[in-house]
Amino acid sequence: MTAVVETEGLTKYYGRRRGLDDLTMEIRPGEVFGYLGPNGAGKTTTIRLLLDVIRPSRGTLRVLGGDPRDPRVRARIGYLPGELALEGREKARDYLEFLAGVRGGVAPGRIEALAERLEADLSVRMGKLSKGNKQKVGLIQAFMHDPEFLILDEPTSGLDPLVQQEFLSMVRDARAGGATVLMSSHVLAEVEHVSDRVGIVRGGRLVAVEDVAALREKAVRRVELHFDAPVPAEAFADLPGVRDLKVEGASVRCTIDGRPDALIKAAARFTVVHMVSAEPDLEEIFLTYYSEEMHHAHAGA
Ligand SMILES: Nc1ncnc2c1ncn2[C@@H]1O[C@H](COP(=O)(O)OP(=O)(O)OP(=O)(O)O)[C@@H](O)[C@H]1O
Repeated sequence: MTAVVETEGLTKYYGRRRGLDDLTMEIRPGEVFGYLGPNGAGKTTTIRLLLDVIRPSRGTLRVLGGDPRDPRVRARIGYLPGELALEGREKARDYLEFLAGVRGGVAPGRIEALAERLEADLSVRMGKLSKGNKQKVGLIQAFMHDPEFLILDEPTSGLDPLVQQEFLSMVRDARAGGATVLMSSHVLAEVEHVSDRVGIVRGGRLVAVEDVAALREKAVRRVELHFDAPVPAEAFADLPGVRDLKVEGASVRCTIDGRPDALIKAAARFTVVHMVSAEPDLEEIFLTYYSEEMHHAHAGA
């Protein structure tokens, strides 16, 4: 299948200032790709290049198998900009209906359904929308024509946690319907539960692309097991992936590196009354991993 995004050596200078440097990446059909990086990393620059808002200084890119300059490519994309300029006396609903008329492909009732999901008040004039409501209107216009490819720049900014959850479920629904999603964020925690892969960009360079499921499997997590009677320490000795083992009476504490399978099978021989397993902190692994990568890169240089 053709990649939804394919870039090679994509580079953008703003005058002498580097916005993006030699980006080679691929976004696969049907995946949710989390695009992560701190302020000024080059996320928005990448997104603007994909949408032909700006043109590359160097390098090539293809979007949905075509040239981003082709308006037919643009029509198949839903885009949420990082900074929304929604102003004026027009009501949000009228604005969205106007856009729907221009773009076409918006199913009847779709705008209202999305507004209900996000709890957006569309009777408010655009100039009077709160930051959160502006973001909701931005999301509605990005999703309303059920595009093949959603490009969302900092989609969760300004949304309260419940609305964020609803937004993530909209992303999952879009993926289930066959769409591909690129979403940028400063923090992994905002995208890890919905992303299939994440790419990290820093100082205009893509420093890594990781599979989220593989990352989670690699993660170290702490586990506690409590039994109805004391258990023998030998039953838990030398299990693959189990470290820092402490067996005390009816409790077992350890950390697991990778799959918990061996530990679970060992525990299953006794009566487990309680189990605690902390969610791995992917942000932490990431930071550890990438500070090491950076270290090696510097050492190599
Ligand atoms: N129009 C512009 N003119 C000059 N420099 C720019 C322009 N747009 C971006 N830059 C610079 O390019 C670099 C990348 O910026 P970009 O906006 O792509 O980062 P970002 O990852 O989207 O950051 P943020 O999270 O702050 O939006 C930064 O150093 C920025 O200052």
